[in-house]
Amino acid sequence: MSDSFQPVVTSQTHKVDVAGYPVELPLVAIRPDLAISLMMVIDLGVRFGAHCGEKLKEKLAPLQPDIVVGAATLGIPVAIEVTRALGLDRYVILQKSPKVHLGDALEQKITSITSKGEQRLLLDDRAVPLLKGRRVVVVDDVVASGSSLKGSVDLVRKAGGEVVGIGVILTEARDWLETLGADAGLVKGLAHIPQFSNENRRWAARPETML
Ligand SMILES: Nc1ncnc2[nH]cnc12
Repeated sequence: MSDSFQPVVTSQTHKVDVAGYPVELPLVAIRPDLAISLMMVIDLGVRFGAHCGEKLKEKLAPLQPDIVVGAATLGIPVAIEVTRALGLDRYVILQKSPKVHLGDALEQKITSITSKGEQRLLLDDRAVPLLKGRRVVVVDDVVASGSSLKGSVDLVRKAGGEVVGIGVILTEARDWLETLGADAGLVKGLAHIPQFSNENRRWAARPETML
């Protein structure tokens, strides 16, 4: 994101059917020529969270995962809901900043279209035994650039886990297909959102960002 441009919440919205649950997302301009339909999963209520957990479970359970991994911040509610729906207990959260309780951590650099600058993901080395030799599904709220999910997948593999699937509520545009490469085939999403460009003062879906 450029430092000089402040994101602007527009008056337009984008409707999307998330596996049978309709939501209307605000369009937010993140650059003068680019808007995204922003899904803040933590603002959509517990019914939506539970619905997504259940629908992702239907897609991920056949992969017979042992454990779920999610990246801070908005991957956390998704990891909890998917873990609960799968009937599992433990899950592993990858943090973005060092926490007092973290031991030594494995680290991976990432970038994000909704946050400034470079970030990193940290895996507490005490969580490694939960992943080593295990069948792991990695989850997140939205995959857009793919950077955060790629970082998560790489960290799980560093820890010796086998990534058997990737679950997201929304896929957005197409950049993630290139970032994830062969791992893009592991992605199970509940719905797709395009990105928008400004045409005659209206934001319109860019055809190249449809799936
Ligand atoms: N549309 C979106 N909503 C929420 N988080 C996002 N991260 C990237 N794209 C996003």
